[in-house]
Amino acid sequence: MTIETVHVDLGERAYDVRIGRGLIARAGEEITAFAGRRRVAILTDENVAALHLDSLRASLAASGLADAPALVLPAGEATKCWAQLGHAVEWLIEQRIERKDLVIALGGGVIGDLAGFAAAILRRGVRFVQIPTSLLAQVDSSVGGKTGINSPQGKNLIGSFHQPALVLADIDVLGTLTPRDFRAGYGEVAKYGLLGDENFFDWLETAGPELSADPVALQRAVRHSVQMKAGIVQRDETEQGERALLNLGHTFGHALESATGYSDRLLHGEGVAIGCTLAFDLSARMGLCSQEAPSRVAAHFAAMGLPSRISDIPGDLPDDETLIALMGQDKKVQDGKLRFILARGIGQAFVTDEVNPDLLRGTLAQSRR
Ligand SMILES: NC(=O)c1ccc[n+]([C@@H]2O[C@H](COP(=O)([O-])OP(=O)(O)OC[C@H]3O[C@@H](n4cnc5c(N)ncnc54)[C@H](O)[C@@H]3O)[C@@H](O)[C@H]2O)c1
Ligand SMILES: O=C(O)C(=O)C[C@@H](O)[C@H](O)[C@H](O)COP(=O)(O)O
Ligand SMILES: [Zn+2]
Repeated sequence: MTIETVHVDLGERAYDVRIGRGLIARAGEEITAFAGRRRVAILTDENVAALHLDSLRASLAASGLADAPALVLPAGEATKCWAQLGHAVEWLIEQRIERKDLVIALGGGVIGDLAGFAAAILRRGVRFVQIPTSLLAQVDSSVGGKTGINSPQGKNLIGSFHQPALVLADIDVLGTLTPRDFRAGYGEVAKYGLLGDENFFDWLETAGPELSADPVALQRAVRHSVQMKAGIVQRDETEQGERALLNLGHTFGHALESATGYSDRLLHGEGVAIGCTLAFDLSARMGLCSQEAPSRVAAHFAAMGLPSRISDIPGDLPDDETLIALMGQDKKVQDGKLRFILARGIGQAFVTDEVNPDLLRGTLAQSRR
């Protein structure tokens, strides 16, 4: 299987996403080919460090980057916080990482978002390389330049746009993910089909259940997702319009993540799966899409072992009015009005602020039962 390249054409911020097997073993070569032997510093988490840090360091050393200090952060969503951001930035300063050096994010979306934001604010901006190790990070978070941390009031409320200089998505490392983390990442893969490509969703309905065991199909799913994201980001880098489609399911999902305290009660990709199902349910209630569409979405998530209902989340949750208030912190809110990504069918998402509050309450109430 060859290494494939998706170019993200953003003018002076353009970069390549390299996708294929064995890319961590080639990372030194890939990085020095585009950046020479600038100094590097690695941010990672404890799970990924135990499995993949040595291979990355060996590869860097073989290309003359033997001095590659690493900061190993706790794993999990709670790491996307002020305290860990401060820790990471001060550590990078102590390592004397200069403006033209490189920060390497080795990990899932949590590490990628935090390291990207640290790189954005360190010395007013240093370059960073994403080496995404979770399915979610390979198909979504490593591409597009959204970086940041959570606040108690809401997801990703503190951050900046800072594009990576290079992305290396090594398909092989997905083999060490837990089944739950693999499935959660799959939530974002399905999102691409739901938001804009019914043929891709059709293919996923067949290929999805076997994806973790089929590297050819897996690489195809990663490449197709990255191509879709790159296309949208190229047309709308800072989410003035079309990019909001990538937020399908997130108004609901982010509120549920906040309500569960950014804990392992609900992983981001699981929240996206529930949120996508709710977005289709709301669309059907509003007469925008067929009644079959939400059932088809929920059936596919069930076949993949993903949750699709609020009642699938373990433990107590706040009431619907509190969830709606949490949605009020969403970054898509304009003039105090919620904006949702809804759909006219599978693959036909659009943005709207015209949502009947009673129908929204109906969607939430039904999903709790
Ligand atoms: N910036 C964006 O555009 C964007 C897009 C989507 C999601 N996100 C963010 O991404 C985060 C979720 O990312 P995630 O699902 O990757 O979570 P994560 O980074 O917490 O990774 C999930 C778990 O998998 C482990 N892990 C990662 N790679 C592994 C590997 N190869 N082998 C074994 N274990 C591995 C991690 O240690 C962690 O325990 C959320 O904070 C979400 O908001 C950002
Ligand atoms: O890249 C984007 O744009 C996305 O919306 C991708 C989402 O999957 C991702 O979770 C993103 O971080 C959400 O963005 P936010 O602006 O709602 O925080
Ligand atoms: Zn997401």
